[in-house]
Amino acid sequence: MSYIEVKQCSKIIKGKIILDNINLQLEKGKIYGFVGKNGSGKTMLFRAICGLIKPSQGLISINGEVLHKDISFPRNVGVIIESPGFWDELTGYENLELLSKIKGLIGEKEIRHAIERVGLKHDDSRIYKKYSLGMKQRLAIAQAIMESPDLLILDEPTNGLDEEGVDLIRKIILEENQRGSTVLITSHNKEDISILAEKIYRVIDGKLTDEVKKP
Ligand SMILES: Nc1ncnc2c1ncn2[C@@H]1O[C@H](COP(=O)(O)OP(=O)(O)OP(=O)(O)O)[C@@H](O)[C@H]1O
Repeated sequence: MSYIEVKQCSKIIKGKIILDNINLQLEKGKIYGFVGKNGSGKTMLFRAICGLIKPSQGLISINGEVLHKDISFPRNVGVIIESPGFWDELTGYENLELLSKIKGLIGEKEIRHAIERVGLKHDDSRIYKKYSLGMKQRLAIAQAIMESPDLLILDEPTNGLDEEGVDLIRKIILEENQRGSTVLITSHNKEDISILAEKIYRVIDGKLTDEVKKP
């Protein structure tokens, strides 16, 4: 049994086929890259795997548990998909602290560590609204990794980062993978995918097409 199984999955919104009969089997502990043009369906596929949208047809299971049946969301998942729901008037630390209370798995030490790991300061008094784009992205990554997830679903995690930030985030993704996390990543940065992913899939018009082998 694969860790993640997507079986004959389609998503149709207002008569438009967004995901078209996707079949996918992913193993635990690997890094998978997903590439494709704007609007091809990468984010929708990630949303479906996170349980954020329900496929119109087909099934998705994570570790043998079927989404929308056995579980609503994958257990112990860290996610970056588009703009995260941070609070504008809270600091970075306060944002993560509030979000950590949903599960109650971690405390001050882990939150501080996650913030420092992405190159931010845990005691920065600036509120989120005042963060730069790159700082916001770093905070999103800190939030995704802070609970040491088994599964990391990262949609464009290096978006808006400077060169040093890109290198740092790639290093963190590799460290998380070495810790045991399975990683699914999209990026328009070819280097991100070629450096990080062990296996690459291409999404074209909602179809998962031929697997592009790493050179
Ligand atoms: N909420 C929505 N309602 C209807 N259609 C949507 C919605 N969100 C996205 N779509 C459509 O779904 C298709 C796939 O979009 P998706 O965001 O998955 O693409 P993507 O591959 O992630 O693109 P990008 O590289 O630009 O991030 C697009 O045609 C888009 O217009």
